[in-house]
Amino acid sequence: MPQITPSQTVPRTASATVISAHNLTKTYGSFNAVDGISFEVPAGESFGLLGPNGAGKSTTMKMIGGVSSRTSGDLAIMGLDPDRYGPEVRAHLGVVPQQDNLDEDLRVRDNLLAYGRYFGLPKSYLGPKADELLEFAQLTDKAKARVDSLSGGMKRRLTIARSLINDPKILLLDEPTTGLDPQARHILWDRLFRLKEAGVTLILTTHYMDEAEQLCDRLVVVDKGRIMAEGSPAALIREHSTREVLELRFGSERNTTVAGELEGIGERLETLPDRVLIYANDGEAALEAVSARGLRPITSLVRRSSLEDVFLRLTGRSLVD
Ligand SMILES: Nc1ncnc2c1ncn2[C@@H]1O[C@H](COP(=O)(O)OP(=O)(O)OP(=O)(O)O)[C@@H](O)[C@H]1O
Repeated sequence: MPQITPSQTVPRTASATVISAHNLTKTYGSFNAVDGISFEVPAGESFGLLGPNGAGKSTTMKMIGGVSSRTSGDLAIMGLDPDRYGPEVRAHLGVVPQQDNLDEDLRVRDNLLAYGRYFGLPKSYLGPKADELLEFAQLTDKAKARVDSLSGGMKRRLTIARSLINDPKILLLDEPTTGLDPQARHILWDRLFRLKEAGVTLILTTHYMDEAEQLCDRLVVVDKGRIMAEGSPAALIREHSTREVLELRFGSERNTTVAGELEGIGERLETLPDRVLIYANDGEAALEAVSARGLRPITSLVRRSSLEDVFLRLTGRSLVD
């Protein structure tokens, strides 16, 4: 990781493609976990793979990281095929796996040193680098702590610090905040913003729509190994949803039977087991129309459209089942 201070941030330029995937496929037996996906990521971009469990996100990350070979298609990381040039590709990458795999027997700082030695980095570099990374991860006061005494958020930050030991140009983050509480997530997002500012290309998977909206310049929505849509969060929402959504809860039985009585209100209606969604550019006006028909939901909420709505529109399913 470069020193993260404002004076040293690297300006982002429209520059070279650092990851290029074309028809990328991974098959287990007769099952296509990744089914012919194509995308390109320019240097400095924060690029996301958004999809539910089992969509093929981790499998894609493992192929990019050179730890799982592809079945077919083309893949280049910094112009190199990870299946042929694994060590060279990995030298450019920092990897934050879905599950923290820190060495619980070592203290916090020693985890960084041990990982750096694995990369063959010299002692003279590693000491100062470990201190810089601890500061970056807000773990300086935990340098001598045992890993098993850290909170989930701290462990995640240590894993990120560790992934930066070799100053990677590209950081792969597989579900970086799954299982963290909201405060820990926000601290982590802040660290990722700083890396982005410093010019690191971020590739992340998530099934959290808010994480995708916050962190990604651009993303692909994936489902069952395929790309359903691609674009910036704002563009995807504009293209696939209305400005606002009216969420109504009528009670479990009624939710599924009320649709006919709501017909014509808003642009589109989705019926879910626990609620009815009315897609409308003016949610309040839609709510007034509901009341005018004498319908009395138990709760009503007007909110802006999100990537969750995009996913629902594209797949007919909810992101978080
Ligand atoms: N080694 C494997 N052998 C067989 N099937 C696998 C293997 N690894 C993954 N799969 C299957 O491939 C599909 C995609 O898995 P993957 O882990 O890439 O999904 P994901 O989008 O990352 O979801 P999650 O968030 O649950 O990790 C799943 O159906 C999974 O069961």
